[in-house]
Amino acid sequence: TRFYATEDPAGGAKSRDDELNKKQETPSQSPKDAEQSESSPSPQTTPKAVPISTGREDAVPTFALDPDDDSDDDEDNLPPPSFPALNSAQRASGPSSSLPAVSNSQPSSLSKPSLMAPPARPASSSLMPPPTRALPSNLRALPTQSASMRTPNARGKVQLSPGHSPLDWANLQKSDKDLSGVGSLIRVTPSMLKEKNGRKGRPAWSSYQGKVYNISPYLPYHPGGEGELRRAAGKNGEKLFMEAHPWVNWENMLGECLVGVMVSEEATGPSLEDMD
Ligand code: HEM
Repeated sequence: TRFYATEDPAGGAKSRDDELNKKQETPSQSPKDAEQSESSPSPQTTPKAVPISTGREDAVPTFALDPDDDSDDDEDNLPPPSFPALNSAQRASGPSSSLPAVSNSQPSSLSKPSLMAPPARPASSSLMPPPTRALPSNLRALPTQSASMRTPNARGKVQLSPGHSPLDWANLQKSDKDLSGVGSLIRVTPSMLKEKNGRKGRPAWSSYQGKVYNISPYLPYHPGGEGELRRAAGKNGEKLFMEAHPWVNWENMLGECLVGVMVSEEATGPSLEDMD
């Protein structure tokens, strides 16, 4: 399909016919004039747009009117039509709805207005603030720096020596070994408990919910380290235990280490088994 720059091709054809007729009527016309009038039906009224060479192949082709250019155009060199029509509603609605317009400006300045502006940066007020470092109330703080420096990971677990895994401890509890060190359950006064602090070759006892346990055999099996466990020696270990791992079942872990029950300082007498 070929398009013509003139809005009325029929008029152009008519004009060409007129020229031909004129040529026949004036045989004395010079060859140059005849050639010009034959291929340029109305050079004064329909200036042609010619492509502008931008040097960039990816650039949108643009055209410019050059009023001084009176060179001859054959049909193959005719520029594309003005679409939408110059007086159309599309063109009137704004530059974005029309094809590249006829212009004599350079491509760089032509193409810029048709580009969308980059999206605006979102307003800072619409952004959520970064999460605070405050701990949720249902979580405990991580171990302190001193604890984590002594232990190889963030949770404070230590590398247990070979043969001291949790499974090894479970097997030891199932064995017939006396892990309590007392033979039978006894009454333990606060002063007795305080003395069994694991120092100077003495056993380490710790109380939990009114019961006293010998924690000495468990020391090398404690995943949190021997030193941490020793902090509970010779006293009530409930608070430290619950701060470290409330999910651990003390009574299951140390069931075979039960020494006896806490009694007041004055309550002395026969062993608990003899009381029945
Ligand atoms: C006395 C009875 C105790 C028992 C039976 C016991 C048992 C355990 C067990 C089973 C774990 C492993 C927990 C897991 O893997 O989730 C553990 C870890 C640990 N325990 Fe104990 N523990 C005792 C006392 C203590 C005390 C008194 C402290 C601190 C003063 C302590 C500090 C830790 C730490 C820091 C860890 C490693 C971190 C963790 O696993 O959360 N434990 N303990």
